[in-house]
Amino acid sequence: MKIGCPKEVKPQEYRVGLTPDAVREAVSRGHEVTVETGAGLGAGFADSDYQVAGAEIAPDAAAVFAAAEMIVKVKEPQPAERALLRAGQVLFTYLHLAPDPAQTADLLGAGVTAIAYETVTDRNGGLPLLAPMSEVAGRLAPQVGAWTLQKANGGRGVLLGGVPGVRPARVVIIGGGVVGTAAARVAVGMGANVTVLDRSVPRLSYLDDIFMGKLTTQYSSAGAIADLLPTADMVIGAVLIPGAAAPKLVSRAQLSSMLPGAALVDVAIDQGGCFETSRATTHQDPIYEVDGVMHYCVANMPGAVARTSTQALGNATLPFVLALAAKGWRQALADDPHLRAGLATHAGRLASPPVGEALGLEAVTPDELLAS
Ligand SMILES: NC(=O)C1=CN([C@@H]2O[C@H](COP(=O)(O)OP(=O)(O)OC[C@H]3O[C@@H](n4cnc5c(N)ncnc54)[C@H](O)[C@@H]3O)[C@@H](O)[C@H]2O)C=CC1
Ligand SMILES: CC(=O)C(=O)O
Ligand SMILES: [Mg+2]
Repeated sequence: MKIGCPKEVKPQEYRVGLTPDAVREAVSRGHEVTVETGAGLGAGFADSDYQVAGAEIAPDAAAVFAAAEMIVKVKEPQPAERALLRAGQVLFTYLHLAPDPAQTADLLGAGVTAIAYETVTDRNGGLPLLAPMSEVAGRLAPQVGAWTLQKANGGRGVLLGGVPGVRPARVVIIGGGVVGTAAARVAVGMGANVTVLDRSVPRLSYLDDIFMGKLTTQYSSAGAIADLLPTADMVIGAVLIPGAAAPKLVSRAQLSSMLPGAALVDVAIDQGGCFETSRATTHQDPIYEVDGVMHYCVANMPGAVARTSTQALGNATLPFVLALAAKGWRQALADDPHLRAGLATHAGRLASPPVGEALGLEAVTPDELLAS
């Protein structure tokens, strides 16, 4: 198969969809790979690394999209990239369609077969292509929240770990999945006083076991969140209902109950955000203030540590890239229900009921689409 990997164009997005190692694996199986010039530079991979691995280097995105039967990327395609997609082509990348009607319309209009990393599943009920980036974003969340809490950035001037004689910051993490657990690990490590909320009691039990008293777990309810907000220095939003728009768990009215200069870090912003006042920001201009509360809402946090993130994402995507390339999308999805769960659009049809519900569009399940 002809595989294409363009340079990411989202602001300050330095990750790349294929590593030179992944290219080598694909080429050794007889596939042709075209990489846009400079695509890997932000992650520390030169064009020559890709050439040694067997890739062709193309001068621009248009050449990559024109040559490829399958495009492998990181971020959801931006408008200029969407204009280059076509029917019959496979797009394998993060999509986050539920909060993004414009992108959904463009993918349906292009007729492209789009497979979303974030809804591919595994046999343990996990999301194996989201998890590596959630591990990264979760670890980054207390770090960026600590920075947001600094006075010069508009924060309340509280050090996460405190010092002897002065209590540490109170960090509330809503959602104890991959992001929430990684965030808890770092926040606990930095010496903060951490509370994690989740709606899954088994998950809270797991966290209670692994952290052995170093954090508090609490069942997530509107009342529990309302009780914790007035004393929180930092609140990290880390909830997910796979494929769906994030539920709004903190309203604008509740901000007035919070400490002035407290930090809200909304990691769930890529699914629309779990605070009513969240709007996506970029690494260039990551924070803003609403009613005295600082918000950090960068939708591509792992792009900040592009080399680590590219390698972690590449490890997870490679088996799926190779299966899609070897078998074609239809057979690869027929053979693997977990990859099938990633199908989002094909030939102008939406294959994700949660996205259909969020955007008021007709949708079928991936199984139904494949059967038709
Ligand atoms: N901003 C960024 O750069 C990145 C954002 N993310 C996003 O972070 C979010 C979390 O991802 P993961 O941790 O991998 O998901 P996950 O599925 O591992 O965990 C989500 C957790 O949220 C819990 N949850 C659902 N509704 C809840 C509620 N009302 N209250 C409390 N907990 C609730 C679930 O029980 C689950 O334990 C996703 O939206 C994901 O796309 C992930 C990576 C990077
Ligand atoms: C998960 C995601 O959207 C990201 O890593 O940017
Ligand atoms: Mg994102």
